[in-house]
Amino acid sequence: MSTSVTCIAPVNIAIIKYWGKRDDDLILPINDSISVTLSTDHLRTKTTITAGPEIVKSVLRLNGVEESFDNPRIQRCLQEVRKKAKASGKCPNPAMLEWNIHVESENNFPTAAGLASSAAGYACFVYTLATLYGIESEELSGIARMGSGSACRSLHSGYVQWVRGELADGSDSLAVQLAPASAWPDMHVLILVVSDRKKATASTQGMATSVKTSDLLKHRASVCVPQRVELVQKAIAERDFDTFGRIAMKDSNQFHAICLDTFPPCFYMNDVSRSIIRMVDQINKLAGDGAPVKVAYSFDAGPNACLFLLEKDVAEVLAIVRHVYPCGNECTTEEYYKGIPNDESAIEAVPQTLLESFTVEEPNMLRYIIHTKVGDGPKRVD
Ligand SMILES: Nc1ncnc2c1ncn2[C@@H]1O[C@H](COP(=O)(O)OP(=O)(O)OP(=O)(O)O)[C@@H](O)[C@H]1O
Ligand SMILES: C[C@@](O)(CCOP(=O)(O)OP(=O)(O)O)CC(=O)O
Repeated sequence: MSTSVTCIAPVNIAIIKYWGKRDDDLILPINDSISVTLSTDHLRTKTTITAGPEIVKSVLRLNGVEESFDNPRIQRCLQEVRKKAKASGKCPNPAMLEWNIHVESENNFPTAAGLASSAAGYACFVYTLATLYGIESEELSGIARMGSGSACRSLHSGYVQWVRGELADGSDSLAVQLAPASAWPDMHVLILVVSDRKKATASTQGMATSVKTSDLLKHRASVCVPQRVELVQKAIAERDFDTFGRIAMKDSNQFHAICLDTFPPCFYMNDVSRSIIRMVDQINKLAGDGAPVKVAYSFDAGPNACLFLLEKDVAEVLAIVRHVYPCGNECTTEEYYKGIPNDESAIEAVPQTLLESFTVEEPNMLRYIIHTKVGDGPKRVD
């Protein structure tokens, strides 16, 4: 008799980026990283795993297409969850640990486009499997890490740190929650989707070349990241958006500088990404040089921008984004804006004179915008 479990897991966006491994096999990072878990109301992976004695072959389907079940990262996570389930003695039916499984996984956002699909995907795989085997309350971040480094952070809600750890076996390289989503309720996130195409250089490959060839990466890991981690921890604890935003932008820029310092270089941002950086910079200068940051950008390994801002500034920033990046004749509002419904009257109240100080780009530069907030970790939904 087969048994089935369905769970969802969130995407996370790093404020202090993970870029570089000290152990490729165990996926151990060269530096700590800090991320924000995004709400599963708008971006999520949904995975159903069915185990049964009658299933003759294990199968993994991602967005409806069969993928190789022999993928070493999937195999590693499967073995580790089974090992933990055996050791815990909590599995309601230990025979099921030997059964083949069918995995059906779907992302409701672009896959492999620099929006952390591997993070949500592996976190969901590990959490769903653990739920099936009755061990969802055990520490799972060390297992998700072996699927994709950034996945360990998607097992927690809110603000999360992946502590790099010191041990050679990786047992202390785990994700811990710094603060729940509720600790900073007015934090909002706008994702400007520039492209939903698969990126040219996968993160795994890009960071391996960076470790081998970039001198800047060594300086970043040993000097910059330790200082930034302390500052961001404090900024989160004190809800100091100015520090949080400035470091987010500087760390994103430094990560892309490392990509350029890699040989051969990898390019993840494009002209639209750079135009978004200029727009954010102009917004932050509206209140004068040195005024607190209103909006901050962060780019993962792709051209898509993740903007962080406080609730009080959402209408103004959305009005500017809409003005600078008009959608073309064919696009409808439903296609262009996803997520939290907009407060149209507040957006329309933003003065035209302010909007006109920004240069308007060609229509259709952005595919769409997702408005979301900080959110919860994985959960069972069936
Ligand atoms: N739902 C899922 N289940 C299992 N594996 C997934 C899932 N979604 C994505 N993946 C795996 O992750 C790979 C994409 O990872 P990659 O790091 O290249 O991109 P990304 O995670 O979207 O971007 P980044 O991590 O740089 O922000 C996919 O090719 C697939 O192997
Ligand atoms: C730019 C990043 O998103 C890189 C994420 O890399 P992955 O976690 O996808 O890499 P692997 O561990 O090789 O699977 C930064 C971050 O999320 O910290």
